[in-house]
Amino acid sequence: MKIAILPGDGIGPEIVTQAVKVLNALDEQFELETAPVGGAGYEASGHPLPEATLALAKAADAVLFGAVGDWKYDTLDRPLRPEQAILGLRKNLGLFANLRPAILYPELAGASTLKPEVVSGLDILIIRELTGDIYFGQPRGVRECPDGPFKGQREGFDTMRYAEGEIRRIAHVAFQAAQKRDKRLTSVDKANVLETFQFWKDIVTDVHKEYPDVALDHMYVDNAAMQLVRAPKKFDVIVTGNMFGDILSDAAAMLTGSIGMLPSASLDANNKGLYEPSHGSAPDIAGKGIANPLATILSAAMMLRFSLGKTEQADRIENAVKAVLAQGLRTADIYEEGTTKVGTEQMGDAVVKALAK
Ligand SMILES: NC(=O)C1=CN([C@@H]2O[C@H](COP(=O)(O)OP(=O)(O)OC[C@H]3O[C@@H](n4cnc5c(N)ncnc54)[C@H](O)[C@@H]3O)[C@@H](O)[C@H]2O)C=CC1
Ligand SMILES: CC(C)CC(=O)C(=O)O
Ligand SMILES: [Mg+2]
Repeated sequence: MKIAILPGDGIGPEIVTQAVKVLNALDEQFELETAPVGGAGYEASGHPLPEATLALAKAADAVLFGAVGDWKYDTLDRPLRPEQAILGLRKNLGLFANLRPAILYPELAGASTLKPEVVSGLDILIIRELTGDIYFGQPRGVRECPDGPFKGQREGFDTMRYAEGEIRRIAHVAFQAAQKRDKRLTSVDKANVLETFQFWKDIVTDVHKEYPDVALDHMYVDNAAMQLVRAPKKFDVIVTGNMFGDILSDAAAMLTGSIGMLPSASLDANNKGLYEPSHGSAPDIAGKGIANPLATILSAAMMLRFSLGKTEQADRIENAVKAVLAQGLRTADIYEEGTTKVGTEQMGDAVVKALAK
Protein backbone atom coordinates (compact mmCIF):
# COMPACT_ATOMS: atom_id res chain seq x y z
CA MET A 1 0.00 0.00 0.00
CA LYS A 2 1.36 3.32 -1.04
CA ILE A 3 0.95 6.41 1.15
CA ALA A 4 1.86 9.87 -0.13
CA ILE A 5 3.42 11.92 2.65
CA LEU A 6 3.01 15.67 2.12
CA PRO A 7 4.44 17.53 5.16
CA GLY A 8 4.05 21.10 3.84
CA ASP A 9 5.05 24.19 5.81
CA GLY A 10 5.40 25.56 9.32
CA ILE A 11 4.76 22.84 11.89
CA GLY A 12 3.70 20.48 9.06
CA PRO A 13 7.05 18.66 8.81
CA GLU A 14 7.39 18.42 12.62
CA ILE A 15 3.99 16.82 13.19
CA VAL A 16 4.06 14.60 10.09
CA THR A 17 7.44 13.21 11.20
CA GLN A 18 5.75 11.97 14.38
CA ALA A 19 2.84 10.38 12.49
CA VAL A 20 5.27 8.66 10.11
CA LYS A 21 7.20 7.34 13.10
CA VAL A 22 3.98 5.84 14.42
CA LEU A 23 3.11 4.29 11.03
CA ASN A 24 6.58 2.80 10.77
CA ALA A 25 6.21 1.24 14.21
CA LEU A 26 3.16 -0.79 13.14
CA ASP A 27 5.19 -3.49 11.33
CA GLU A 28 3.14 -3.09 8.15
CA GLN A 29 4.57 -3.07 4.63
CA PHE A 30 3.60 0.50 3.75
CA GLU A 31 5.43 2.23 0.95
CA LEU A 32 5.81 5.86 2.05
CA GLU A 33 6.81 8.50 -0.49
CA THR A 34 7.34 12.13 0.51
CA ALA A 35 6.83 15.17 -1.74
CA PRO A 36 6.89 18.96 -1.28
CA VAL A 37 3.65 20.91 -1.13
CA GLY A 38 2.54 24.45 -0.28
CA GLY A 39 5.31 26.96 0.33
CA ALA A 40 7.77 24.06 0.17
CA GLY A 41 6.38 23.14 -3.27
CA TYR A 42 6.69 26.73 -4.40
CA GLU A 43 10.31 26.88 -3.25
CA ALA A 44 11.14 23.55 -4.91
CA SER A 45 9.47 24.07 -8.27
CA GLY A 46 7.72 27.44 -8.44
CA HIS A 47 4.22 26.07 -7.74
CA PRO A 48 2.46 25.20 -4.45
CA LEU A 49 1.11 21.97 -5.92
CA PRO A 50 3.91 20.66 -8.16
CA GLU A 51 2.78 18.30 -10.91
CA ALA A 52 4.83 15.44 -9.46
CA THR A 53 3.23 15.94 -6.03
CA LEU A 54 -0.27 15.83 -7.51
CA ALA A 55 0.64 12.75 -9.56
CA LEU A 56 1.94 11.03 -6.41
CA ALA A 57 -1.24 11.92 -4.48
CA LYS A 58 -3.38 10.51 -7.30
CA ALA A 59 -1.38 7.30 -7.58
CA ALA A 60 -1.22 6.62 -3.83
CA ASP A 61 -3.79 4.63 -1.86
CA ALA A 62 -4.00 7.47 0.65
CA VAL A 63 -2.42 10.84 1.41
CA LEU A 64 -1.11 12.01 4.78
CA PHE A 65 -0.92 15.80 4.79
CA GLY A 66 0.56 18.21 7.33
CA ALA A 67 -0.39 21.84 6.71
CA VAL A 68 0.51 24.63 4.31
CA GLY A 69 0.95 28.37 4.53
CA ASP A 70 3.19 31.05 5.88
CA TRP A 71 2.70 34.78 6.22
CA LYS A 72 5.69 35.37 3.94
CA TYR A 73 3.72 34.03 0.96
CA ASP A 74 0.63 36.18 1.57
CA THR A 75 1.66 38.77 -1.04
CA LEU A 76 2.07 36.24 -3.87
CA ASP A 77 -0.58 36.09 -6.59
CA ARG A 78 -3.36 33.84 -5.29
CA PRO A 79 -2.66 30.86 -7.63
CA LEU A 80 0.87 30.69 -6.18
CA ARG A 81 -0.08 30.88 -2.51
CA PRO A 82 0.52 27.74 -0.42
CA GLU A 83 -3.18 27.34 0.47
CA GLN A 84 -3.93 26.67 -3.21
CA ALA A 85 -2.15 23.33 -2.75
CA ILE A 86 -4.65 21.91 -0.30
CA LEU A 87 -7.58 23.42 -2.21
CA GLY A 88 -6.16 21.95 -5.44
CA LEU A 89 -5.66 18.51 -3.89
CA ARG A 90 -9.23 18.47 -2.58
CA LYS A 91 -10.63 19.47 -5.98
CA ASN A 92 -8.37 17.28 -8.12
CA LEU A 93 -8.91 14.20 -5.98
CA GLY A 94 -12.66 14.78 -5.65
CA LEU A 95 -12.47 14.88 -1.84
CA PHE A 96 -15.91 16.31 -1.20
CA ALA A 97 -16.59 14.82 2.25
CA ASN A 98 -14.60 16.15 5.18
CA LEU A 99 -15.11 14.29 8.47
CA ARG A 100 -13.95 16.12 11.59
CA PRO A 101 -14.67 14.15 14.77
CA ALA A 102 -14.54 16.30 17.91
CA ILE A 103 -14.00 13.92 20.80
CA LEU A 104 -13.00 14.95 24.29
CA TYR A 105 -10.64 12.48 25.91
CA PRO A 106 -11.65 12.37 29.60
CA GLU A 107 -8.12 13.34 30.69
CA LEU A 108 -8.44 16.64 28.79
CA ALA A 109 -11.69 17.81 30.39
CA GLY A 110 -9.73 20.48 32.25
CA ALA A 111 -7.75 21.53 29.16
CA SER A 112 -10.79 22.91 27.38
CA THR A 113 -11.58 26.56 27.98
CA LEU A 114 -15.16 25.44 28.65
CA LYS A 115 -16.37 24.08 31.98
CA PRO A 116 -15.68 20.33 32.32
CA GLU A 117 -19.40 19.56 32.77
CA VAL A 118 -20.16 21.24 29.42
CA VAL A 119 -17.65 19.17 27.46
CA SER A 120 -17.07 15.91 29.34
CA GLY A 121 -18.21 12.94 27.26
CA LEU A 122 -18.26 15.03 24.09
CA ASP A 123 -18.33 12.97 20.88
CA ILE A 124 -19.64 14.85 17.86
CA LEU A 125 -18.91 14.55 14.16
CA ILE A 126 -18.77 17.57 11.88
CA ILE A 127 -19.21 16.75 8.21
CA ARG A 128 -18.08 19.60 6.01
CA GLU A 129 -18.68 19.73 2.26
CA LEU A 130 -15.20 20.34 0.92
CA THR A 131 -15.12 21.07 -2.82
CA GLY A 132 -17.90 23.60 -3.34
CA ASP A 133 -19.38 26.76 -1.83
CA ILE A 134 -17.84 30.22 -1.82
CA TYR A 135 -14.31 28.75 -1.55
CA PHE A 136 -14.53 27.51 -5.14
CA GLY A 137 -17.36 29.58 -6.71
CA GLN A 138 -16.70 31.66 -9.81
CA PRO A 139 -16.59 34.51 -10.62
CA ARG A 140 -14.47 36.12 -7.95
CA GLY A 141 -12.01 38.95 -7.83
CA VAL A 142 -11.73 42.70 -7.46
CA ARG A 143 -13.61 44.91 -9.95
CA GLU A 144 -15.17 48.32 -10.32
CA CYS A 145 -18.33 48.61 -8.24
CA PRO A 146 -21.15 48.85 -10.83
CA ASP A 147 -23.80 50.70 -8.78
CA GLY A 148 -24.93 51.98 -5.36
CA PRO A 149 -23.28 54.55 -3.09
CA PHE A 150 -19.81 53.12 -3.78
CA LYS A 151 -20.20 53.06 -7.59
CA GLY A 152 -16.87 53.45 -9.38
CA GLN A 153 -14.82 52.31 -6.38
CA ARG A 154 -13.06 48.97 -6.29
CA GLU A 155 -15.03 46.06 -4.76
CA GLY A 156 -14.02 42.53 -3.82
CA PHE A 157 -16.48 39.75 -4.66
CA ASP A 158 -16.87 35.98 -4.46
CA THR A 159 -19.61 33.58 -5.52
CA MET A 160 -21.45 31.26 -3.16
CA ARG A 161 -23.00 28.34 -5.04
CA TYR A 162 -23.99 24.71 -4.63
CA ALA A 163 -25.26 22.35 -7.32
CA GLU A 164 -28.04 19.96 -6.34
CA GLY A 165 -25.82 16.90 -6.83
CA GLU A 166 -23.15 18.36 -4.55
CA ILE A 167 -25.66 18.79 -1.75
CA ARG A 168 -27.24 15.38 -2.30
CA ARG A 169 -23.96 13.46 -2.10
CA ILE A 170 -22.77 15.14 1.11
CA ALA A 171 -26.25 14.72 2.62
CA HIS A 172 -26.08 10.95 1.91
CA VAL A 173 -22.67 10.77 3.60
CA ALA A 174 -24.06 12.61 6.62
CA PHE A 175 -27.25 10.55 6.97
CA GLN A 176 -25.25 7.33 6.64
CA ALA A 177 -22.76 8.51 9.26
CA ALA A 178 -25.64 9.39 11.59
CA GLN A 179 -27.14 5.92 11.06
CA LYS A 180 -23.93 4.43 12.50
CA ARG A 181 -24.07 6.76 15.54
CA ASP A 182 -26.95 8.21 17.56
CA LYS A 183 -29.13 8.73 14.44
CA ARG A 184 -29.38 12.51 14.85
CA LEU A 185 -28.32 14.94 12.14
CA THR A 186 -28.25 18.73 12.30
CA SER A 187 -27.96 20.51 8.96
CA VAL A 188 -26.45 23.95 9.45
CA ASP A 189 -27.35 26.70 6.98
CA LYS A 190 -28.16 30.38 6.59
CA ALA A 191 -31.45 29.83 4.75
CA ASN A 192 -32.97 32.94 6.32
CA VAL A 193 -30.61 35.11 4.24
CA LEU A 194 -28.89 33.15 1.48
CA GLU A 195 -30.51 31.55 -1.60
CA THR A 196 -27.71 28.97 -1.74
CA PHE A 197 -28.55 27.77 1.75
CA GLN A 198 -32.35 27.76 1.33
CA PHE A 199 -31.61 25.42 -1.59
CA TRP A 200 -29.24 23.42 0.63
CA LYS A 201 -31.96 23.07 3.28
CA ASP A 202 -34.59 21.97 0.72
CA ILE A 203 -32.31 19.31 -0.77
CA VAL A 204 -31.21 17.95 2.62
CA THR A 205 -34.89 17.74 3.61
CA ASP A 206 -35.60 15.79 0.42
CA VAL A 207 -32.71 13.35 0.96
CA HIS A 208 -34.03 12.78 4.50
CA LYS A 209 -36.98 10.84 2.99
CA GLU A 210 -34.50 8.02 2.29
CA TYR A 211 -33.37 7.93 5.94
CA PRO A 212 -36.53 7.86 8.09
CA ASP A 213 -34.57 6.32 10.98
CA VAL A 214 -32.46 9.49 11.34
CA ALA A 215 -33.87 12.54 13.15
CA LEU A 216 -33.05 15.65 11.12
CA ASP A 217 -33.13 19.21 12.34
CA HIS A 218 -32.00 22.45 10.74
CA MET A 219 -30.12 25.24 12.46
CA TYR A 220 -28.85 28.64 11.31
CA VAL A 221 -25.09 28.90 11.45
CA ASP A 222 -25.01 31.79 13.92
CA ASN A 223 -27.15 29.81 16.37
CA ALA A 224 -25.04 26.67 15.70
CA ALA A 225 -21.88 28.58 16.68
CA MET A 226 -23.57 29.63 19.91
CA GLN A 227 -24.99 26.15 20.67
CA LEU A 228 -21.57 24.58 20.08
CA VAL A 229 -20.17 26.45 23.07
CA ARG A 230 -23.42 26.48 25.11
CA ALA A 231 -24.42 22.81 24.93
CA PRO A 232 -22.17 20.96 22.46
CA LYS A 233 -23.20 17.49 23.65
CA LYS A 234 -26.70 18.04 22.24
CA PHE A 235 -25.24 17.51 18.76
CA ASP A 236 -24.54 14.12 17.22
CA VAL A 237 -23.67 14.70 13.55
CA ILE A 238 -23.52 18.16 11.97
CA VAL A 239 -23.51 18.59 8.18
CA THR A 240 -22.77 21.92 6.58
CA GLY A 241 -21.12 23.73 3.69
CA ASN A 242 -17.47 24.39 3.11
CA MET A 243 -17.10 27.79 4.76
CA PHE A 244 -19.44 27.24 7.71
CA GLY A 245 -17.78 23.86 8.33
CA ASP A 246 -14.34 25.44 8.28
CA ILE A 247 -15.34 27.96 10.92
CA LEU A 248 -17.46 25.70 13.12
CA SER A 249 -14.84 22.96 13.23
CA ASP A 250 -12.20 25.35 14.56
CA ALA A 251 -14.68 26.38 17.26
CA ALA A 252 -15.41 22.71 18.01
CA ALA A 253 -11.68 22.07 18.31
CA MET A 254 -11.57 24.01 21.55
CA LEU A 255 -14.20 21.70 23.02
CA THR A 256 -11.60 18.93 22.75
CA GLY A 257 -8.98 20.97 24.60
CA SER A 258 -6.99 22.21 21.62
CA ILE A 259 -7.03 22.47 17.87
CA GLY A 260 -4.00 20.19 18.10
CA MET A 261 -6.39 17.35 18.98
CA LEU A 262 -8.76 17.52 15.97
CA PRO A 263 -8.00 15.07 13.13
CA SER A 264 -9.77 14.92 9.80
CA ALA A 265 -10.50 12.68 6.84
CA SER A 266 -11.30 14.09 3.41
CA LEU A 267 -12.91 11.39 1.29
CA ASP A 268 -13.99 10.86 -2.29
CA ALA A 269 -16.95 8.72 -3.37
CA ASN A 270 -14.87 5.52 -2.99
CA ASN A 271 -13.35 6.32 0.42
CA LYS A 272 -10.00 7.18 -1.09
CA GLY A 273 -8.79 9.98 1.08
CA LEU A 274 -6.46 12.65 2.30
CA TYR A 275 -5.85 12.83 6.04
CA GLU A 276 -4.73 15.96 7.83
CA PRO A 277 -5.08 17.72 11.16
CA SER A 278 -7.84 20.36 11.12
CA HIS A 279 -5.40 23.10 12.02
CA GLY A 280 -3.02 25.09 9.85
CA SER A 281 0.75 25.46 9.70
CA ALA A 282 0.94 27.50 12.94
CA PRO A 283 3.87 29.72 11.87
CA ASP A 284 3.83 31.29 15.36
CA ILE A 285 5.18 28.08 16.92
CA ALA A 286 6.96 26.48 13.93
CA GLY A 287 10.49 25.26 14.57
CA LYS A 288 10.10 25.39 18.35
CA GLY A 289 9.39 21.68 18.80
CA ILE A 290 6.25 22.37 20.84
CA ALA A 291 3.41 21.66 18.38
CA ASN A 292 0.91 18.98 19.34
CA PRO A 293 1.30 16.05 16.91
CA LEU A 294 -1.75 14.13 18.17
CA ALA A 295 -4.24 15.49 15.59
CA THR A 296 -1.90 14.30 12.84
CA ILE A 297 -1.30 10.93 14.52
CA LEU A 298 -5.07 10.52 14.94
CA SER A 299 -5.50 11.48 11.27
CA ALA A 300 -3.14 8.63 10.39
CA ALA A 301 -5.41 6.33 12.42
CA MET A 302 -8.41 7.57 10.40
CA MET A 303 -6.43 6.82 7.23
CA LEU A 304 -5.85 3.23 8.34
CA ARG A 305 -9.54 2.83 9.17
CA PHE A 306 -11.20 4.52 6.18
CA SER A 307 -8.85 4.08 3.23
CA LEU A 308 -6.50 1.20 4.05
CA GLY A 309 -8.84 -1.28 5.76
CA LYS A 310 -6.56 -1.64 8.80
CA THR A 311 -9.10 -1.23 11.59
CA GLU A 312 -7.04 -3.03 14.22
CA GLN A 313 -4.01 -0.83 13.58
CA ALA A 314 -6.24 2.26 13.75
CA ASP A 315 -7.52 1.06 17.13
CA ARG A 316 -3.93 0.50 18.28
CA ILE A 317 -2.98 4.07 17.50
CA GLU A 318 -6.09 5.53 19.12
CA ASN A 319 -5.51 3.41 22.22
CA ALA A 320 -1.87 4.53 22.32
CA VAL A 321 -2.99 8.18 22.23
CA LYS A 322 -5.38 7.48 25.11
CA ALA A 323 -2.54 5.80 27.00
CA VAL A 324 -0.11 8.73 26.70
CA LEU A 325 -2.82 11.12 27.87
CA ALA A 326 -3.53 8.80 30.80
CA GLN A 327 0.21 8.86 31.59
CA GLY A 328 -0.16 12.63 32.02
CA LEU A 329 1.94 13.66 29.02
CA ARG A 330 0.90 16.99 27.50
CA THR A 331 2.20 19.32 24.82
CA ALA A 332 2.04 23.01 25.74
CA ASP A 333 -1.40 23.60 24.17
CA ILE A 334 -3.09 21.03 26.47
CA TYR A 335 -0.82 21.43 29.48
CA GLU A 336 -2.37 21.78 32.93
CA GLU A 337 -0.75 21.91 36.35
CA GLY A 338 0.01 18.45 37.64
CA THR A 339 0.72 17.02 34.17
CA THR A 340 4.06 16.58 32.42
CA LYS A 341 4.91 19.01 29.64
CA VAL A 342 6.56 17.36 26.61
CA GLY A 343 7.63 18.53 23.16
CA THR A 344 6.45 17.35 19.76
CA GLU A 345 9.07 14.64 19.41
CA GLN A 346 8.67 13.31 22.95
CA MET A 347 4.93 13.04 22.40
CA GLY A 348 5.50 11.08 19.17
CA ASP A 349 7.99 8.79 20.94
CA ALA A 350 5.52 8.20 23.77
CA VAL A 351 2.79 7.16 21.31
CA VAL A 352 5.21 4.73 19.62
CA LYS A 353 6.14 3.28 23.01
CA ALA A 354 2.49 2.93 23.99
CA LEU A 355 1.80 0.97 20.76
CA ALA A 356 4.03 -1.80 21.97
CA LYS A 357 1.90 -2.53 25.02
N1 LIG B 1 -5.14 22.70 5.81
C1 LIG B 1 -4.21 23.64 5.88
O1 LIG B 1 -3.11 23.45 5.39
C2 LIG B 1 -4.50 24.91 6.58
C3 LIG B 1 -3.63 25.96 6.42
N2 LIG B 1 -3.84 27.13 7.10
C4 LIG B 1 -2.79 28.15 6.96
O2 LIG B 1 -1.96 28.09 8.13
C5 LIG B 1 -1.39 29.37 8.37
C6 LIG B 1 -1.66 29.79 9.82
O3 LIG B 1 -3.06 30.00 9.98
P1 LIG B 1 -3.77 30.32 11.37
O4 LIG B 1 -4.99 31.06 11.07
O5 LIG B 1 -2.78 30.89 12.33
O6 LIG B 1 -4.29 28.89 11.89
P2 LIG B 1 -3.48 27.70 12.59
O7 LIG B 1 -4.46 26.60 12.76
O8 LIG B 1 -2.22 27.40 11.89
O9 LIG B 1 -3.11 28.28 14.05
C7 LIG B 1 -4.07 28.85 14.92
C8 LIG B 1 -3.53 28.83 16.37
O10 LIG B 1 -3.54 27.47 16.82
C9 LIG B 1 -2.24 27.06 17.21
N3 LIG B 1 -2.04 25.67 16.75
C10 LIG B 1 -2.40 25.17 15.55
N4 LIG B 1 -2.02 23.88 15.46
C11 LIG B 1 -1.43 23.56 16.61
C12 LIG B 1 -0.83 22.37 17.13
N5 LIG B 1 -0.77 21.22 16.44
N6 LIG B 1 -0.30 22.41 18.38
C13 LIG B 1 -0.37 23.53 19.12
N7 LIG B 1 -0.92 24.69 18.69
C14 LIG B 1 -1.46 24.71 17.46
C15 LIG B 1 -1.27 28.03 16.51
O11 LIG B 1 -0.06 28.12 17.21
C16 LIG B 1 -2.08 29.32 16.48
O12 LIG B 1 -1.92 30.01 17.69
C17 LIG B 1 -2.01 30.30 7.33
O13 LIG B 1 -1.10 30.43 6.27
C18 LIG B 1 -3.27 29.57 6.89
O14 LIG B 1 -3.70 29.92 5.61
C19 LIG B 1 -4.88 27.28 7.96
C20 LIG B 1 -5.77 26.27 8.14
C21 LIG B 1 -5.67 25.02 7.46
C1 LIG C 1 -6.88 26.74 3.14
C2 LIG C 1 -8.07 26.60 4.07
C3 LIG C 1 -9.36 26.46 3.36
C4 LIG C 1 -7.83 25.44 4.94
C5 LIG C 1 -8.66 25.42 6.19
O1 LIG C 1 -8.81 26.36 6.93
C6 LIG C 1 -9.24 24.15 6.54
O2 LIG C 1 -9.33 23.25 5.71
O3 LIG C 1 -9.71 24.01 7.69
MG1 LIG D 1 -9.80 25.79 8.77
